[in-house]
Amino acid sequence: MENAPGGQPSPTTESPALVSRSRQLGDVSVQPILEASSRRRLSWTAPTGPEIVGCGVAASLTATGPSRIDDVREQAETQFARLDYDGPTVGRPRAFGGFSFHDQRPVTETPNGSDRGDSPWEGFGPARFVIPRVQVVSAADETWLTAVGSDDAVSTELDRWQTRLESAPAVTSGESPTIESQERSTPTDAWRRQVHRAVETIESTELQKIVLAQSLTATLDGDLALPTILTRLQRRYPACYRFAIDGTDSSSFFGATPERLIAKDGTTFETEALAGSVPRGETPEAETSHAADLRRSEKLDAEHAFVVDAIRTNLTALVESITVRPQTIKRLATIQHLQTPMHGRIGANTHVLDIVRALHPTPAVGGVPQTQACETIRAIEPIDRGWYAAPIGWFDEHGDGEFAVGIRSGVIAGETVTLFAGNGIVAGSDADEEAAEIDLKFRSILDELH
Ligand SMILES: C=C(O[C@@H]1C=C(C(=O)O)C=C[C@H]1O)C(=O)O
Repeated sequence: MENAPGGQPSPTTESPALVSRSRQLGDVSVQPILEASSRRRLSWTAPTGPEIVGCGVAASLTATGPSRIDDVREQAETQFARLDYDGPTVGRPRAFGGFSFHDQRPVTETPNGSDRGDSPWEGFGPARFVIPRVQVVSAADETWLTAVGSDDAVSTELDRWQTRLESAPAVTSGESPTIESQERSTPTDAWRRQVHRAVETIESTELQKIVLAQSLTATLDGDLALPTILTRLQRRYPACYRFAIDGTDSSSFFGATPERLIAKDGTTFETEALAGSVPRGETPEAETSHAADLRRSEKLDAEHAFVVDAIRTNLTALVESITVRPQTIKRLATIQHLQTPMHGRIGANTHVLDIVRALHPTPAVGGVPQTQACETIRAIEPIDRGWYAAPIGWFDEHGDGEFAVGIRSGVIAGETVTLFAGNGIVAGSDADEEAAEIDLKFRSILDELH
């Protein structure tokens, strides 16, 4: 570093403002990170790994409006350029966060523009990512602790967290509160009117599909700790992305989503269409019979095809090749879905956020055509979607990363949990059948709360 007149080192633009170092750990418990209250915790586990937890804020990236995805990408480039990382790829620093579903309305306002004082989305914002101060990545039998901070603080931080993690008890699924009351955002009559209005719009305009959602607020008789809910979701949904990210000191968005939006690693990517639902059924015979209905139904096939087509069309200009694999069925605890995996090759310089921008919202959570569907959702839905059904995930310095669609999810704030669920509406949809599917989707998380 150069010395300024007077002998003081002068900051130069080249000098890294942040350093990041990693250390390999043995078998440790991540409980202290998940219990780091008011430290902006995050947890991310993909079905095929890795398992990542973090806390603290080394750098924060926020943006608003229609260019929010590009703005986050630009801010990240500046932050990663300032960051000097010395360590293995597995432990590299990453930016974690998410976007709101809509790019236009601030997430704390209601459809008519008035303030929603009780919004669970306070603190989340239209786009918010953090590069955490402390990150623990467990992948393929290796665990790496990474700290990000100023040069003189990082090794102390590594020592401190290594001691804490090595001496902590294993993550446990603690006390079970019971659900005292439940309140739906959308009573049956209002839901029927919404679906009716959506179907009418589909019959009389260009709109072909729209996903309408509801929220359900559950009041518990005690706190539900984040490690507890994450442990339960891990047991029940090993084939889903389990995630949690703090919005404020006292609220977290969490869930177990079956839906991958995009995973990009170097020159390869993976994505999928997931849409079209039937119940799982109470017996093996019922499950098989529902699955047969799922494969036979022209309506569900059309709902699903919208998603496959939109993903393929929207990726064409960005990717070098795309392969659409045969359709399968994804079976979850309460529900089963049509799933079409897709993968392909992509330029190494294409950022995962470019793909997120091209895909979100797919017709699995928005509709067809996209813009009209989003406008109709804002006009019809009485809830603030916030980050529900929106991209949530991480990316690194090279633009690699992974994003899931934030469904089967909710916000937990003390004893209040607000869950979200939606369903695709097409011509001929029946409001009561759609409501039954939404109930199954609520249940996927509700059943794990108590
Ligand atoms: C919108 C949700 O799920 C989406 C809608 C589906 C459908 O309409 O069949 C199925 C899976 C998801 O793509 C949700 O879970 O809230």
